[in-house]
Amino acid sequence: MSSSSKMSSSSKIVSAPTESQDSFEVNNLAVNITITKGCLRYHDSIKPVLSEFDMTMPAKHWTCILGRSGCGKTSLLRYLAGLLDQQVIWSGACSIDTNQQTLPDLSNQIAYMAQQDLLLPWLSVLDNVTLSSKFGSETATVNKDKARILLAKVGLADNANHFPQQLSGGMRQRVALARTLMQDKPVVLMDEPFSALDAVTRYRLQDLACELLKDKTVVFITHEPQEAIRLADHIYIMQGTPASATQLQVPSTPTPRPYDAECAQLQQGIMHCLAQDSGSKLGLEIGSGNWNWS
Ligand SMILES: Nc1ncnc2c1ncn2[C@@H]1O[C@H](COP(=O)(O)OP(=O)(O)OP(=O)(O)O)[C@@H](O)[C@H]1O
Repeated sequence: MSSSSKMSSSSKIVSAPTESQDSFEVNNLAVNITITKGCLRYHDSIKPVLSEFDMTMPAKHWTCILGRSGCGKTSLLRYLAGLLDQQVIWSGACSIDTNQQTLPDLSNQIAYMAQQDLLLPWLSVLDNVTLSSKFGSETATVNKDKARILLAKVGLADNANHFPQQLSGGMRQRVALARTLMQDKPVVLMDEPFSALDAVTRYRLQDLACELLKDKTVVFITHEPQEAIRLADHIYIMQGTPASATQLQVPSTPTPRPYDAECAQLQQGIMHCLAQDSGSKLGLEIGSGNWNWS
């Protein structure tokens, strides 16, 4: 399949939304994405980044991807977002369906939150958040009202008129999260969305994203096993060179998931897979027993 035929976003955080002015219209298209025997190679590389790559990303679920640095996680997300069309050769199947029909092109259905915040420096925080909805059906006033609510939720109510360069890295990441939530797309791709946040803010924004994106197909990358365990309905570890994907069994408890003994066991499993992969990359030998933190 060609890439164009695949799917070709010292402050106080406010609490969860209430029914009235805080409620959002939700784009409810349920999109399933399935990759089968995917192979992705950059034009200027001899070796593929991904090979024999199988992954299922079901609608209304969070699929989390972990893997050592450089294994190809961002490449996968950028491919799904349709951002690599000119740079890679793809083979294999990447099907997108909505339970009723197969969609030829989902480029319009995706919100992508990249590793870099990609905020436009000449626009205010508020204008950055509303930018992607400028051409939507709603009026500018409605969009600005929505954006202000989201900025309050990510703890930036007082920063709406600031410019990106006036914010810390974590604040910028929160603006990027608000912009992603603002887009209300059925598919949300997030590349380490909480990486720059302090522990408490991270925890609260995980909860917020979990709540506001519960009806979406969410694919997110993290280097934090506990974050994956807390938020994911499905976890994949990318391993090897070129990378393939291994799925791990996730507890059936609802997300955000409290940490329990089952989660601890899953964390051991994730660490073992990651250590095995990094170990083989570094020429180390990793035993098959439990992974120890020491
Ligand atoms: N535009 C490009 N052209 C050629 N090779 C690239 C390009 N972008 C990335 N790569 C290579 O593809 C491989 C995977 O990179 P990618 O950014 O997808 O890894 P990653 O798993 O997201 O890493 P990290 O966890 O460090 O963000 C790396 O070897 C990288 O050098």
